[in-house]
Amino acid sequence: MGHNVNVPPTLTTKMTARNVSVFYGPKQALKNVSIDVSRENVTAFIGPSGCGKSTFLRCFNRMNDTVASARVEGEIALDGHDIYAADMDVVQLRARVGMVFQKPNPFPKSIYENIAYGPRIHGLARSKADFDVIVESALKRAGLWDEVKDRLGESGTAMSGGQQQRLCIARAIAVDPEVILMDEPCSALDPIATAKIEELIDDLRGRYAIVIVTHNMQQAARVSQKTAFFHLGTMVEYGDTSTIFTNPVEARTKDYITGRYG
Ligand SMILES: Nc1ncnc2c1ncn2[C@@H]1O[C@H](COP(=O)(O)OP(=O)(O)OP(=O)(O)O)[C@@H](O)[C@H]1O
Repeated sequence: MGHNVNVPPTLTTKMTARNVSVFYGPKQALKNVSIDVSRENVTAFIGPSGCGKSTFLRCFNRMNDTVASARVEGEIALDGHDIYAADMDVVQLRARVGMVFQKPNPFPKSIYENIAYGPRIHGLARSKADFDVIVESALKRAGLWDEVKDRLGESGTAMSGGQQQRLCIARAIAVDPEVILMDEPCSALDPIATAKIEELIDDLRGRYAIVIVTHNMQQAARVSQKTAFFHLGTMVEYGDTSTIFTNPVEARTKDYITGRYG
């Protein structure tokens, strides 16, 4: 453990990472990264391909547990509690810290069932009426209700890519998460669908802590208030998005945002 493990979280801190390193077998993909993720902001992780953005994101809900060769060192806490502690229920953790992936991955089930599935396994509802309320409110929050309210029985996989991604966001929302992790959520979408997801992220800001990995610097500038720039497995700089994009401290950040590499 590093020297700054006991930094007290500020009032708005939702998750903290302290001296986090990740190895895939002998290869170190992430080196000693520390960050605070706040409740009310969208935080963007940017940097060139292979710099460790996704690897770091996946530490926040222990998604790296699913990779046999991966080993995580350091500490990650949610509301001050170590999520790697032996008594942490990983299924519960992934409901509290939801994830949206690069490629929309709805279940091959109805739109309704895509949303109802999580609340059912987590025991959040019993009656049909309760499920109806959850499904409607999650779809409304994800900006999808008006488009799908008359075809809730149709398959989630029959929708457009952008609708599928909003369905996946609605599915994450349905279990009432505190944090939503998004790993390049627009990379498979066209510009119009991308704009809708960006609007949605802005609508969700404040209700959930949101962390988004993106290749697209304009997207980071549009949707986030905090930005972390990664390079070769290290976090080079972290700060207000406006500062990172207009007046970064580090030369490597400046070179990246001005397009000199990446
Ligand atoms: N499952 C894995 N097994 C072995 N190495 C991996 C695995 N996943 C990622 N890596 C390696 O770890 C490093 C960081 O990868 P990661 O996917 O986190 O980067 P990234 O910044 O998200 O890149 P991209 O933008 O291309 O997705 C890379 O060198 C990558 O090859």
